Amino acid sequence: MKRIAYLGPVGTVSQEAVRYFFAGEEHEFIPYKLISDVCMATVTGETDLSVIPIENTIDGSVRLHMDWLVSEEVNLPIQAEWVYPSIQNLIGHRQDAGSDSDKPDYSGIKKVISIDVAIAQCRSFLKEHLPNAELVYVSSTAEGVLMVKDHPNGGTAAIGTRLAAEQYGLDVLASNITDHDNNYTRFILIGRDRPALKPAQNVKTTILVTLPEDYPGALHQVLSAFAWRRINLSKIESRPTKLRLGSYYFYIDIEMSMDTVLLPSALAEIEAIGCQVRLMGSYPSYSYHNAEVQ
Ligand SMILES: O=C(O)C(=O)C[C@]1(C(=O)O)C=C[C@@H](O)C=C1
Repeated sequence: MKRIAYLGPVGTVSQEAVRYFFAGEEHEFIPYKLISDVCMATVTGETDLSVIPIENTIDGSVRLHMDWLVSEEVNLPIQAEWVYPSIQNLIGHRQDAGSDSDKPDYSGIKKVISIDVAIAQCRSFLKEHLPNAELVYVSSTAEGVLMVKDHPNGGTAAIGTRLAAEQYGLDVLASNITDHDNNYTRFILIGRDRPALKPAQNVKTTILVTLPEDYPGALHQVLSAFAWRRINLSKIESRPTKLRLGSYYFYIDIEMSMDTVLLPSALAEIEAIGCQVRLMGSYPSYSYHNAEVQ
């Protein structure tokens, strides 16, 4: 049995995702308020593993979470990744009981609370139905739902999961309000040791590359080290090192295991031209299978 940290409180998409990933297994799932707390729980040994939402179909990389993942303080290897749908709903206190209209009335809602990532996923719905509502940003979807629970006047709603609505005894005022139906989030599991996992469809390796200064064409050389070996990259993204303005590292996802001849030799070649390479992990990658959801 493992202790697994996730972004809480109870009712987040992270909680749904971790339940899905470890379905049928006996673990202790522990909610933490902030993603920094989620990461640090495993650093300090309070938990064995931490779950981090890292990328979303609509809003792209969750930059704050990525920055924690790569921070020197955290420095824990990626042990697995999986994909899970982010289904967002408008949650609040139903006010229109007794009205004969079929059309939902959101006019009483003056404030919408959620995490920035979820608000970004529901822009079209908000623009169409709640253009004047004040947007209030909190640290998770369920945190917003919990706040709405304390505002029974109906003027405040949250964007969050059905699980949170049930958990906190609120109504789903509008379901599935994301801009696109295929809204998925990529979650990663970090920790010192890999737990027993089911066989995966794919294996991935993630590295961080910092280019040498004053080396024109260095990025081209990095990419060609992969290209001529026909190694597929599924993501490349630059992020500031935070050390100086204009200094970046590249976060690269590679569709190959480190247990091969080709990939270690590509990384050695990249290091030979003066790049710094940090291995973030070589790990099983799971796609989403609807049938497995519990
Ligand atoms: O707030 C939550 O419910 C979370 O689990 C976090 C998070 C994220 O930050 O990416 C996870 C997935 C959803 O897309 C929205 C929010």
